[in-house]
Amino acid sequence: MSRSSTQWSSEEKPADPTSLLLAAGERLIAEAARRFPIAGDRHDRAYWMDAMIEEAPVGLFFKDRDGRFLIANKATARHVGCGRDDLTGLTDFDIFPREVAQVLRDCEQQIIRTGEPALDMEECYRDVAGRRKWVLTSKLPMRNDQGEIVGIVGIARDITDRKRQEALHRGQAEILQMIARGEALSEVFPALIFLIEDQVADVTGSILLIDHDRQCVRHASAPNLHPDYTRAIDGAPIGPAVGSCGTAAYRGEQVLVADIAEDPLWADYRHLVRPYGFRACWSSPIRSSQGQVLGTFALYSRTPGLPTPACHKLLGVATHIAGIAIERKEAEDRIQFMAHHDALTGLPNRGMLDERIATAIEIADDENRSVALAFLDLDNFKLVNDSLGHKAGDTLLKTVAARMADGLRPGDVLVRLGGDEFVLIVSAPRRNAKGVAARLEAVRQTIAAPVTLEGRTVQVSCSMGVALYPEHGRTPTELLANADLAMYRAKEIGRDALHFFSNDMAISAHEKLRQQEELRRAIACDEFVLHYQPQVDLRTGSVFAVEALIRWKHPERGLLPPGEFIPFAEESGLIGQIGDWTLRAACRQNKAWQDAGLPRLVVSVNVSARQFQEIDWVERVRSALSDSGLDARYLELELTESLIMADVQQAVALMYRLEALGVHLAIDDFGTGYSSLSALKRFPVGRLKIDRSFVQDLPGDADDAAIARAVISLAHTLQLRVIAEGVETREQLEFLREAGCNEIQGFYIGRPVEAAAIEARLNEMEPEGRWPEAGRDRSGSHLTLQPGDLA
Ligand SMILES: Nc1nc2c(ncn2[C@@H]2O[C@@H]3COP(=O)(O)O[C@H]4[C@@H](O)[C@H](n5cnc6c(=O)[nH]c(N)nc65)O[C@@H]4COP(=O)(O)O[C@H]3[C@H]2O)c(=O)[nH]1
Repeated sequence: MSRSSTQWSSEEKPADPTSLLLAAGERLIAEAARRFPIAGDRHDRAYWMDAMIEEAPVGLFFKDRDGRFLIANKATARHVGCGRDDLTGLTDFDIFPREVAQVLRDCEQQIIRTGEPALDMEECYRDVAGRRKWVLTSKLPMRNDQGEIVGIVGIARDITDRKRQEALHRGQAEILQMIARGEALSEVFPALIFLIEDQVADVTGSILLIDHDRQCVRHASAPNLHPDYTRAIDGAPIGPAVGSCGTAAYRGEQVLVADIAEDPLWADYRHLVRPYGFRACWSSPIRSSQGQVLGTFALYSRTPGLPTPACHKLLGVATHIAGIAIERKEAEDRIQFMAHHDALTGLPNRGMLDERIATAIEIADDENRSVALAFLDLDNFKLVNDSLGHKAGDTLLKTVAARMADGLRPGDVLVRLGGDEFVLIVSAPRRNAKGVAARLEAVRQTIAAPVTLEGRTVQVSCSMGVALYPEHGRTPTELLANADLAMYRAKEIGRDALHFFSNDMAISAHEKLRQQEELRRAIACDEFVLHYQPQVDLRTGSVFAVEALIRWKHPERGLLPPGEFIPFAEESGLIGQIGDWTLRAACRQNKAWQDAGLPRLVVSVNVSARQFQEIDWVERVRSALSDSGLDARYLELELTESLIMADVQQAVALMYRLEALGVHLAIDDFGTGYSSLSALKRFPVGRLKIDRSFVQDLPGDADDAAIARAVISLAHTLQLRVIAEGVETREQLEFLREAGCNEIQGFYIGRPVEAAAIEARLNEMEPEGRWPEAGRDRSGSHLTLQPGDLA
């Protein structure tokens, strides 16, 4: 009995237990006398008192001042559990270990010294069988007639069951908290087993889990079973006669083996358990909330027999908690997997990439090897997606991913970055780029094998960029960026290729970054300006429109033509902002000209493919018009053939929405793309622009002449107007006029000039709208402009 486990009740002091006991005794005697009239000599107070004390369910005892039991009833002997019914004459030193007895003695001596009772102490000790016992004890001083303390009277109640229940509830709560905190099963399971073992004497717990293939059980936790035994049963099959656990997992029901030595279920396994002395094994299946068997919880006992009802109940508690823990872990694993893997292909995703590269680098350092990082992108994946649908696109990605994964060697990693981009990390001997190239070429070949999608056989190639560790980069970020650059180079040189990174790529990448910064600054500092080039109606000679052409007033390099920055702006995505600026500036300028009373013209604005793909593009046009106050019919948008053909369906839909705003649409650079006639019919465009490349060699080049005539005739068949750009000579103009071309634009009429210059010319325009000098030949019948007349 330890002092430290003694808890003194605090505020409320119960009525003196001794007087309560005596009063109860009096009542018992009176009641007994009333019910059983007994002969006078036995109807004696002392006899009934003895009987009552002896049979009372609580421990009652009286000790002298030296701590010697003078009276101790049966219950006291049971609590103490020393195997003797009569404790008379013994002291605690005869019963308990010395240190326990000393604590008890100290407490009693204090009562004798002070005369103060010690009430409701919770005392914990182990009985002679080693079982833990809890008793609630009160001890009071016993006085003689003179009021002198002659000993101690004690009352003790066994509260072991209550304490066990409390410990069980506390333990359960703690384990559930561990589960909620996401602690590993290797922590949760032993805690659960200890909790159950603490509740039942002479049992040893074990948890086995069903393997992934559901064919066998795997050792999960058994902190008090011998490791040799757990090793021996690890991987035991699930079957109709595989000890208690394999059978419980097989049947999906509890298997209680009372005697391992006799039970046929243990025929093949009893030799394994014999050395450890276990005789009984009670196993319960652990189930998921859906009822699936996840494993078993078993209790081994060295005593043959079946579990007590309390132990049975505990098995239920244990399997329930184990089930929660396993399910929670599985859910967490699933979440982890989903967070780090791509749902479509099951491959690790971008989130895992840096870590995987870093690991590959570490291993390469240890083994003095190299790492090849291949960035790959399927060629024309978008085409498959657009033409055969997203389902086919998904199937293609899954097929390609599976083919690549099949070819992986131990230590290789394949990651899907998203879309049709993958990264392959492979280990390679140092300075063996050839070997790496051969391996990666083989991967490219597997990707290129035919795939059947929606009943059609498709072959996709891929572009691959490779960076090697350590020569092309020492960190995951560097390697990735360089492999990416190399991949872009592979695309640039015609796709379906493998390209290794080289340092000149990095230089151009840095250059690009610098240019991007410069362009950003240009947008912020408003360094752009629009020049306008007139467009003339060949029949009337009047200027009816101007094309807005952007220039960059570069602080150091002077006025830059669009060819020097528009392609880069497209590539970097900055074209969106630049295009908005152009659109707004052109609308504003045209409105300003109109407000100044100048002849009403259409302003024609170039639209880039990236701009056109922006989801709110139509809205942006609407807001440019409404903010400037320009009527939509004075705005024309020039779309290129290739822009439209990239996604015809979407382009046509957008064109109709733009047409609904009231703006004009034209196809720029006509003849350079691949517009099919049938598609052209569906476009709500007003005119076609013959590309400058077909005009420059007119009229001498027979092919160009034929093309120009064909375009003009085609346009007229479709009831479209045709404008030829790049007209520089009178011969070109004459040819086009003869061929029936409606309008022209070119240096012959006028170069692109600043708004003020256009304004001046417009002011000079003749009442019928003719451009000064233009359309007025010296004989007055047709155009006789000289090159540069207007520039
Ligand atoms: N040799 C010769 N050239 C002539 C003649 N007449 C016009 N040009 C040039 O031809 C280009 C016509 O514009 P484009 O085909 O739309 O081709 C434009 C257009 O595609 C693009 N661009 C210009 N401004 C913008 C803009 O604001 N946004 C977008 N997205 N692209 C623009 O840049 C291209 C080049 O523009 P610029 O350098 O201004 O070049 C202009 C113009 O100066 C001629 O008689 N002879």
